[in-house]
Amino acid sequence: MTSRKKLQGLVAATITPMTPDGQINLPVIRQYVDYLVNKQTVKNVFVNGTTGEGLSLSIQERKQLAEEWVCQGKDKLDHVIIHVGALSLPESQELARHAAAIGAGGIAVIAPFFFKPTKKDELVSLLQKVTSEAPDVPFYYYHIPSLTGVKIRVEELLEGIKERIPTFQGVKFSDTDLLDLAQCVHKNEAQQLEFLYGVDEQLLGALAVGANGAVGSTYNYLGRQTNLMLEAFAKPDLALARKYQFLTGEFLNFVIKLGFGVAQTKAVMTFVSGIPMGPPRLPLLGASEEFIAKAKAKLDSIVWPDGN
Ligand SMILES: CC(=O)N[C@@H]([C@@H](O)[C@H](O)[C@H](O)CO)[C@@H](O)CC(=O)C(=O)O
Repeated sequence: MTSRKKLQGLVAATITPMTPDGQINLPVIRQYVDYLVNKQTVKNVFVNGTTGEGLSLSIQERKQLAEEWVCQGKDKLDHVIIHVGALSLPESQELARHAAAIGAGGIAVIAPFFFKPTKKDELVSLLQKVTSEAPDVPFYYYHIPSLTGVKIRVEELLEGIKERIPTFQGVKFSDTDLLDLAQCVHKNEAQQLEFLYGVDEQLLGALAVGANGAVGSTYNYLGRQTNLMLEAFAKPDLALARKYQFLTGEFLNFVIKLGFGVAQTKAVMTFVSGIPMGPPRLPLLGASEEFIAKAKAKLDSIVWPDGN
């Protein structure tokens, strides 16, 4: 593996832009990259994950999106991580080979969630088969038990994983179990692993136990404010950091009560950025006009500590 800039800070879990008739909308990605970098100060992306509806896309669509993000991100983004997890091992391997061939900065793999691994060994064996198809590409395990139902603790998974998967680089940790995250950090201090937290509304707690950064949907449209939170935390100015977390939490708390998921994220990103994200793919249904009006009013009402 060639030497690389450490992945830290914010990573936008990219939305997959779609046309009104539900096709992936590749031409929008160039503008999307510029928006993330210039308006949200976010220079890393995680493509084809949950927010990107990766598991609802065809293999061909996933490859096209991966290529477009790598191409448009060249010289603008620091890291383009491609999620290559799938229910079928050969498909996942094909996506891993493809990510390596196009020069992705990293790959991530979710646990299969139909036939679920119940033991660490089953999961590591699968991850090993996928990652060996991209032997020079840093690999992140994508832990999101609320969606996969795979509850193998990451602390346990990490024991000995580097011996079996030399490309293992870290974890995209999308779970509220901060004890598990803290033990991962604590037990792996000697290794240069990266722990990227994925529950945006409680990122500050994860930073306190040692997360290096975060992957999330809200960094598409609240990246600037969350980066100010990271700066305040690093200073440290915890009172200011808390203020940012409270305010992003106020917005998320509000929309979660209305019903918030990928479809609503697409709508919020559309009205904040002005870039058309289009509808979600079935079985998801688009956000209602009522949701959009309420979410917009809420976001507009928030006064951020920097006055913007
Ligand atoms: C369940 C879910 O979608 N979680 C999001 C969060 O960013 C989430 O949208 C946010 O914390 C608001 O609840 C991310 O962890 C998902 C993610 O990073 C991805 O798109 O792969």
